[in-house]
Amino acid sequence: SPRWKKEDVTYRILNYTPDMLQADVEEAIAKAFQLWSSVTPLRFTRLHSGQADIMISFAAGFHGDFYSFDGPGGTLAHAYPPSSGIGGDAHFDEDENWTKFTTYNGYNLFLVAAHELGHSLGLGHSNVFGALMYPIYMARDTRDYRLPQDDIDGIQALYG
Ligand SMILES: CC(C)C[C@H](C(=O)NO)C(=O)N[C@@H](CC(=O)O)C(=O)NCc1ccccc1
Ligand SMILES: [Ca+2]
Ligand SMILES: [Zn+2]
Repeated sequence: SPRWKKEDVTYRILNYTPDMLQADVEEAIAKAFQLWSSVTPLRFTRLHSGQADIMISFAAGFHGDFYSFDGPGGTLAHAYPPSSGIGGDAHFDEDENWTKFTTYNGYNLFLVAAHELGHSLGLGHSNVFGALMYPIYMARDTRDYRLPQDDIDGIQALYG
């Protein structure tokens, strides 16, 4: 399966959801990257301009690729496996309510971003209930969230 052929991977936050403070968006994304860098040789650097490997954006409905978003609920986000161009990019559905909290009337951006970045690094979905890469979002306390073993095994099979 596709993987980045380098240890230094760049990312750029192209725009922000109005649902959260920009600093909270940046913190959620940085913490999501830290989950993966803590168990691999990968290093993530944020760029503020130009082309990054992983371009992160928020959009609703049609947003220029073949996978339009679907309004509130349903698909929350999607991300492309490693490659040039759109490869690695992660798109978040702006029709969702994004939050830094663990609430039941919104989606925790850190948790969804951590899942999407798994795809950006080359992981598919897991059939292990409770795994981060399990296909369905489950609200959980993210204050001291630890990467489940199935996801550690998956990413270390690619980059260990
Ligand atoms: C077929 C893809 C495009 C579905 C899409 C997804 O898996 N994105 O990575 C997605 O938004 N899945 C929903 C579930 C669904 O559409 O039925 C989801 O909750 N994904 C985000 C997620 C999943 C597990 C843990 C954390 C976040
Ligand atoms: Ca949606
Ligand atoms: Zn997914």
